[in-house]
Amino acid sequence: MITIIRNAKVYQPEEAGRKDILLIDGKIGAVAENISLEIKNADGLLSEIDATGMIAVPGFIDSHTHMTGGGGEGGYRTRTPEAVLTDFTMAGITTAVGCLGTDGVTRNMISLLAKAKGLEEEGLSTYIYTGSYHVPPVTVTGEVMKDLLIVDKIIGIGEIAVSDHRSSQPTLSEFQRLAADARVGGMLSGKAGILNIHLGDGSRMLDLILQTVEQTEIPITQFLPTHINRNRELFEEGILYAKKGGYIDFTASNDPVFWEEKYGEVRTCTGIKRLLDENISQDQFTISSDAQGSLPLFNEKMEFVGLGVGKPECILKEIRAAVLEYKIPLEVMLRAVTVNPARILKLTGKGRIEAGFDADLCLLDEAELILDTVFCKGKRMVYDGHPEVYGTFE
Ligand SMILES: CC(C)C[C@H](NC(=O)C[C@H](N)C(=O)O)C(=O)O
Ligand SMILES: [Zn+2]
Ligand SMILES: [Zn+2]
Repeated sequence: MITIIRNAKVYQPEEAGRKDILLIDGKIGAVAENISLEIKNADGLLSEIDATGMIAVPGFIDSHTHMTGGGGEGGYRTRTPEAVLTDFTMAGITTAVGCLGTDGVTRNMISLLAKAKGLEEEGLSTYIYTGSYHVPPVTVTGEVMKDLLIVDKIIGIGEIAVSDHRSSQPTLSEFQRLAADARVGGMLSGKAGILNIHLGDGSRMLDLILQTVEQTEIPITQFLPTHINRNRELFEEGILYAKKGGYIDFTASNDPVFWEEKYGEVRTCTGIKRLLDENISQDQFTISSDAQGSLPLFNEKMEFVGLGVGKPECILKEIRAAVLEYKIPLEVMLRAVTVNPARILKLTGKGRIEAGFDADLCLLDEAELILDTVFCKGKRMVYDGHPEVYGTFE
């Protein structure tokens, strides 16, 4: 199938004006004005979309999702459900990275890998981290480096929990060994070998990463700490950390006002505005959804009092609020879910609307940023705001 998208205002993520976009063989063939194509006796092969009044943006890369389900902090009934295909595509997400969390026992690497492969069969691009909260990490092969070398979808380790009453309380040397294995495993396999680090509410915050960077030769860019905005003290540390050249990942929220007011979270928009005020580079932060992860609440005595579930659409909601309410440039928000995760996680061919890249893109109405169309590797998954492709059991 060959598709020409006509007259869209293109954000590559940088703004490129009104262009046509040619999609061919799952790739972006060209981004240019007035593309014309002469195809002989191949009727039904070419489709055209009039994107007047719409913007085209690269498909979102969600660098932290519990696609096979997570949770469990309140006992068996709180194990959260797995994601289905349209959870992602209807949120503009065309690439999802899966991880395990608190529960690395009833959830395991084989089921996570199978889930990622299932979503890939249905049209999404997927990758996974090996491990869970726990150190030593659960793996597929028994070893982190071997996982990176022989399981194509494994791009790093995560989400490793630190500064959290639910973490395995890793020692500095355990943490340093993990970072070393991820880094070298990544080198040998040509992958990022990133460590996606879960930051809890504990007072030790980013200490294990900072001590590792100070005491070893491992660069700060080996780490992608997430939930940086979960409370104000941590976010302030996150700013100092970013000033040292580190990457930080915001967890978008489905009810940002509630979490900001009731639990002192720093709303993603608020945080990004602050980073811009602090002149922190737009290349250093990402936004992820924690989709299907549990959002548990604990009281002062650390007793479980309830939980929500992360939802992928929180990313697009935050982008919309950023542009329409916080007056943050669309390109800044797009970088956080396209070229930044693509570069940090070494996802080649992802994250840009540019010839040669995978044909992962979204069309949104220009005024309200409402999602209209989503392509995954050239396959139209959402059209006119409705799924055209459903997950197998949807
Ligand atoms: C950032 C906060 C709000 C949510 C965060 N979620 C996870 O880490 C995933 C969850 N534990 C799971 O295993 O499914 C948390 O629990 O602290
Ligand atoms: Zn987490
Ligand atoms: Zn998580």
